[in-house]
Amino acid sequence: MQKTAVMLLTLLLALAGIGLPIWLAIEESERQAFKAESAHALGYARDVVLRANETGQQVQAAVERLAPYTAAPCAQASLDEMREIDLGSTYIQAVGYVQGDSMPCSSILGTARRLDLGPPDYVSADGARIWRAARFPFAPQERFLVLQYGRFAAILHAQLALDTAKSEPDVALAVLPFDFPQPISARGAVDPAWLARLGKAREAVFVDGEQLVAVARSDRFRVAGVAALPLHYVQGRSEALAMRLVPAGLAAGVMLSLAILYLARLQMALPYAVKNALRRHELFLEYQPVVDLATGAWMGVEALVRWRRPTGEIVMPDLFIPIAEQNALIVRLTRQVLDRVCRDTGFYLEMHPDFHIGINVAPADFHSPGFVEHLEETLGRMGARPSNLILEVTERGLLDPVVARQTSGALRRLGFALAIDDFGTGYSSLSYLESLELDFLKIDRSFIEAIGTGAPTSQVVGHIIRMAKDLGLRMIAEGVESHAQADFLRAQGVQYGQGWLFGRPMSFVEVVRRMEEMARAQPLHATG
Ligand SMILES: Nc1nc2c(ncn2[C@@H]2O[C@H](COP(=O)(O)O[C@H]3[C@@H](O)[C@H](n4cnc5c(=O)[nH]c(N)nc54)O[C@@H]3COP(=O)(O)O)[C@@H](O)[C@H]2O)c(=O)[nH]1
Repeated sequence: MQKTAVMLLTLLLALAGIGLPIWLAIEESERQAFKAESAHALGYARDVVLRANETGQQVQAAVERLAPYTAAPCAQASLDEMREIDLGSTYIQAVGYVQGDSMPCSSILGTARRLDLGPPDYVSADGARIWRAARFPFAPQERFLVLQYGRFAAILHAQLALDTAKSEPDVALAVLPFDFPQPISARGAVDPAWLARLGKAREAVFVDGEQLVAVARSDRFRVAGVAALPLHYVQGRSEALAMRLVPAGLAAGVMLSLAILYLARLQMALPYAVKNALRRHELFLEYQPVVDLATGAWMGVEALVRWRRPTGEIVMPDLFIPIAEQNALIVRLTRQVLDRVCRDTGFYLEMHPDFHIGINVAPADFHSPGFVEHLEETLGRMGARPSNLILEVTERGLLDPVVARQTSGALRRLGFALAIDDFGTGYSSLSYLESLELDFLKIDRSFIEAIGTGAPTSQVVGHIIRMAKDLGLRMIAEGVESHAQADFLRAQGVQYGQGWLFGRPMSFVEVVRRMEEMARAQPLHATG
């Protein structure tokens, strides 16, 4: 049932693994399409405002050139100047003198005909009079924009500023004035209310109904250029992008799902692999020295199990001990570890009765019937004494007070030493520990790491040391990596240390070689 649930969960994860990158690809396509079309619309709005600026500037320049003729605005000299302006300008169709609401003379008709303008549509804040759709007899089908500054005016094609985006006729364009609620010129449907969305900004892009709208403010005149693209532009681009991104997302999703399935299979297969490792005797041991902090002598070692897979890969215990514990394999594993310790160290222990081997004992071992007998039998084979072994059990292994008292008592009576491992990471109380028969307390690496760092846990090591002293326990500090830590611990009365400062885990052959080397060096050291 549990396995089915795990398989279902894995399958769901694998499906999510495919779905998630596809969803991300679609989201990304939409995001990129919106960004690109916003830039597209803004490009048109900027173009419109640029043309409006240039037109306005040309009109202002023309009017300034005509200013000297104000006294006789329709005289030949003035008309000649008007014609020159007309011919030399790209945006201006004609210029003329304005009197009231008509033009008595102009570059296009001279004084031959007065052009009637009617009242202007509006007067801007800077005093320009503006006619947005004037009609003239010289081109009756067309509508013209007339801009008057002072006494003279320019006649312009109404659509001139919008002469952009020709290949995209469904793009709406406009020049919107800030002083009048209608466009000066427009192509397609535009809403003058869009100007309000600009606020104090120079440019803005937003969606309004079915349109993507860009507005760009002129820095010369009180107008803004507007471009509005139909939203299907965004959808079209998004679909085109999705055609490229979704297959990539799909490929990534399939890879991710395959990786999830592979890891899940591996995870489900791990208990079998650990079982096989035990059957094929693929476990081996390394030994890390435990050092007397006062003398530097090695008082013993801790046996640490490793798994060499048939591929040669070495697997560390953090990965497979929990699997062995969860799958009722740990008791078998501990027995193999004991057998291995027996083969590796038996010969040495026979000759060195004071040397200690620390062995990790799992909670299940502690509760397993026959555990004590198996230990005795193993020691017998080793030719060693019970005092050669330190059984390291975590606080978790001592949770059941009845079993903990019984087993610890039986082991102590036989002469085994007992250590509480990783101390400080569990919840043992002082009174509970007092009721057990223990020899050593191993201070967890996390508290040693904190020494001298000022971290909140840096104070805890002092409390642990006081507690161990109150209980009459000898202490082994785990994970000592620096001289400063070792000095601190020594000063606090901690007797033993274990850690990379003294030696990494190594083969027992290497342990013996190093011990002999130190023994040889000691007399020299003493005399020198
Ligand atoms: N039930 C069993 N548990 C076992 C057995 N063998 C090991 N273990 C437990 O696995 C955990 C990881 O062990 P390992 O990867 O071997 O790491 C040990 C040391 O290498 C490491 N260490 C020692 N000194 C230092 C140091 O200075 N710095 C540093 N970063 N790491 C260091 O600490 C581990 C020893 O921990 P402990 O046992 O708590 O003393 C670990 O929990 C083992 O207990 C087994 O046979 N059975």
